[in-house]
Amino acid sequence: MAASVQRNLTVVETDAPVRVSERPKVAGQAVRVRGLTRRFGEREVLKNLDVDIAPGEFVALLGASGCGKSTLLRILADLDREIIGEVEVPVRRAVAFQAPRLMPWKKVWRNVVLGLPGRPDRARALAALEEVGIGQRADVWPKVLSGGEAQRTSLARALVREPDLLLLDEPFAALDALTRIKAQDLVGELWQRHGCAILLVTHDVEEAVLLADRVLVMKDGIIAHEERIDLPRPRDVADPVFARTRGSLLDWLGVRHGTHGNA
Ligand SMILES: Nc1ncnc2c1ncn2[C@@H]1O[C@H](COP(=O)(O)OP(=O)(O)OP(=O)(O)O)[C@@H](O)[C@H]1O
Repeated sequence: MAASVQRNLTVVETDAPVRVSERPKVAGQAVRVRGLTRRFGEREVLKNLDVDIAPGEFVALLGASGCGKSTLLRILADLDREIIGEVEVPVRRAVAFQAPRLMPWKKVWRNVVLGLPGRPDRARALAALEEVGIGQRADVWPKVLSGGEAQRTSLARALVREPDLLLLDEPFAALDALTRIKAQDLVGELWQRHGCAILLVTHDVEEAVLLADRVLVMKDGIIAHEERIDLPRPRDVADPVFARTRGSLLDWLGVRHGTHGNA
């Protein structure tokens, strides 16, 4: 194994799992992944993956259950370092998961600023909660929040960190249809306002086409297909180009009747 640091890029050449300790922000790129492999025992879940995300780019990651989407997201979030390969992500990054993961013994506003250095900053928490439309819920306990409010709190907690990269792991999956549409709209607005790069893991092809600049389709641990979405925003699901794009992605996923994917 040989490991060396060249300028601000961590370079690791190895055939054994290693810990990548330093991941400095590299100007001009929000995410740069090269040759990323992740094994669980004998099983290779990510296979020599290359992924780039530009600053401010919105990328959606689709793929069948178990194909490795969350594994990739966890690595980008620095929650898993047992990897082979190179991973560069911004220092300022934040994650929101399907389950909001709020601390039940802390009021909503305290959950938002939990883990930030210094004294809990109520004004900062309130500003973030206002931004996601639930400023009036700052002083309640998490258990009284609706599912949509809890998810908005989780988004506020991510945004208050002013991330250059926001990692979203199926954040809307547990919401009812109407709440989900509102949450999707909110994420689209927040992304335009904040200008951070986003990687959204989702099972919902329509959601991916509605929100993303680019959609990646993962299959068996590789990126099997990539589709750029050049439609103007806000996007219209009735637009024929929208429908065609959705159809093409469904083909790649192999979930349309009579198709088995092209990968
Ligand atoms: N800590 C772990 N130990 C062993 N196997 C794991 C671990 N984490 C994930 N896996 C396995 O890796 C594979 C990919 O998991 P991952 O959660 O990344 O899939 P996914 O594409 O996000 O699936 P889903 O869409 O269902 O959330 C799965 O087969 C999973 O069982």
